Amino acid sequence: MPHGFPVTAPPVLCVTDAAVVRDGRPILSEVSLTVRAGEHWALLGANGAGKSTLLSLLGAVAHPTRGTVEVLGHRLGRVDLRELRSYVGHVNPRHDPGSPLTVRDVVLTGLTNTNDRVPRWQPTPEQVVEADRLIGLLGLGERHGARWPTLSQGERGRTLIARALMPRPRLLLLDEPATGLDVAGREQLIERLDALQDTYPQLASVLVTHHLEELPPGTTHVMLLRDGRPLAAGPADEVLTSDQVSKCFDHPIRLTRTDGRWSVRASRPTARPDGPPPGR
Ligand SMILES: Nc1ncnc2c1ncn2[C@@H]1O[C@H](COP(=O)(O)OP(=O)(O)OP(=O)(O)O)[C@@H](O)[C@H]1O
Repeated sequence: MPHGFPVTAPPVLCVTDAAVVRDGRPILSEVSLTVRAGEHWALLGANGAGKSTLLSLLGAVAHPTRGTVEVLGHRLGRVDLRELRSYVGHVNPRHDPGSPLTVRDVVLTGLTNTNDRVPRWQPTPEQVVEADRLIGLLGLGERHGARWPTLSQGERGRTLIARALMPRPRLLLLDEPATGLDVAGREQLIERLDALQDTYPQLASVLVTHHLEELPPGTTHVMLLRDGRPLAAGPADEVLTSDQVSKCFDHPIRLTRTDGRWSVRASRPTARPDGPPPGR
């Protein structure tokens, strides 16, 4: 566990045997998951595996068809989802502020949980100071006055993380945060995500991706999803093996970890020294 958290750290998310059916089709089945304070989970799986659907349950955006989902100790179905959502930092890369807000204004909309500024709502001076602190934390200090349409994809992503942190959530959900980023943007994002662990040791996070290269080194736990079912879930080093990742993506994959980062290659059959080359 990072930062010396005991395994009994309070659960932030608790999913028990959840299923989601849409249009009569099972999208998720038999999903059980407990995420505790200080844990950093990754949800990995091929296109269509059900990652975003699971994230929508964790973010109190949708209800399970069967089973139970508890978010921050509240069971979905028994609480007002809108109110619960305001305590979860949800980073959606498709977020659109609606008008050309500055970085600072976008971050402040995290307090009203709206895309655009709320008419007549004014932040307190303390809230503006906090927004600027988060903007600095995400490496955007010099861009606080830049307007949304002028931001690079990477700057937008980091602005949205600062926005999500504004209401001091206990849970941060990140849906494919590195989509569309170039190498520098991706590396800056990963660096900032890892730095959050030191600043917010109690914060739990769940990050969705298809790409193992995008996992921050501080990822503590992983769930592999395949066809809407968990294939494996637990501590990252136990779950992320070449064998399990190959099963998850239905392709022979060789997984390596260097300096805390994972990378994958399609594995090729090795040539026999005394025989014909493979594939002949
Ligand atoms: N509202 C819906 N109605 C019907 N089918 C849906 C609905 N939402 C999702 N699906 C289907 O459920 C499956 C899982 O979708 P989901 O978006 O959760 O997968 P994903 O792992 O996030 O995929 P990707 O990596 O491509 O984003 C897909 O086959 C998708 O078409």
